[in-house]
Amino acid sequence: MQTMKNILTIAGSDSSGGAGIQADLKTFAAHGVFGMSVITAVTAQNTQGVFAVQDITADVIAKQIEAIFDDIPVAAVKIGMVSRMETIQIIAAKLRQYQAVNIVLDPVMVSTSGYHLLNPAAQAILAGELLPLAAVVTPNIPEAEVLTGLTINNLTDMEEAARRIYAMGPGNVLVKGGHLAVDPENSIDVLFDGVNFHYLSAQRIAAKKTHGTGCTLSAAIAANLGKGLNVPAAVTQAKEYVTVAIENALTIGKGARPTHHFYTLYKQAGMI
Ligand SMILES: Nc1ncnc2c1ncn2[C@@H]1O[C@H](COP(=O)(O)OP(=O)(O)O)[C@@H](O)[C@H]1O
Ligand SMILES: Cc1ncc(COP(=O)(O)O)c(N)n1
Repeated sequence: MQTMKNILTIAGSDSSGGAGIQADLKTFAAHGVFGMSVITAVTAQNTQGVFAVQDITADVIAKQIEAIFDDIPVAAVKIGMVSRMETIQIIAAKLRQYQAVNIVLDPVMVSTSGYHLLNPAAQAILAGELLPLAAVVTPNIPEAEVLTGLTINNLTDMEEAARRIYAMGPGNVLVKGGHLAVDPENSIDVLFDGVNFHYLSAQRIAAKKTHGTGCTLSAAIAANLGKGLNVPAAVTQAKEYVTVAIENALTIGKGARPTHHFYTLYKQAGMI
């Protein structure tokens, strides 16, 4: 009997385990869903930076997607690092072919460490091909600025950006406020469903740089949608999850700290 939902991440590999595919699969595991992956690129990365990227060919990306959808029901899909034009085009074509549902798009552009994970020339293709497929798109402030051409300094700007991105075709837009200290006390994300705005606020954690926060949040939204939650509930619970993961971020290297995906579970099990 099927007891778990199967959730797919289409993203890049982070060798240091803090972001990308590795963050997504840990997030899925923490949500009690069965995680699957289509790898778009392999990065040589650690807590201090990204040192090399090997893109996976469009043909092998297509084959990974086919291998999954031809065999396994997919309850939700998270899309992260898509690197270049050929990658975006094949993902969009295959997700349309299989009529994939509950797609969460994290429009990853530049890593926390400053490396371009999306070829800037492919930004418009990402917007044109993937945004219309997404049930939820989760830009951070710099990504929302690239997508809209706006400069975002406050909540009103975030709302305007959400409206403009919504007009590009996704079902819902979540503009994340991690990069914007509008309120130094809180990290506020703005969710727009085309009619109403919802504001998701969490106490801002003043800590050393964290990474993998956006990956963790979008993977948690996908897991929650796959489990049958509606968008506001999926996003609200994912925000609570990422806040705990950031609060308990781990010091594993000399640079940015990865989020702790299992803090609550380990605590409950008496492991920490
Ligand atoms: N210092 C912080 N304290 C609390 N929440 C944060 C902090 N930084 C980011 N977040 C939250 O983490 C999530 C990811 O946001 P953000 O860091 O902006 O995205 P990205 O990782 O894509 O740059 C959002 O829900 C955001 O509000
Ligand atoms: C493979 C991969 N995907 C996504 C990110 C973005 O994560 P962050 O912005 O936290 O560095 C990353 N660094 N690496």
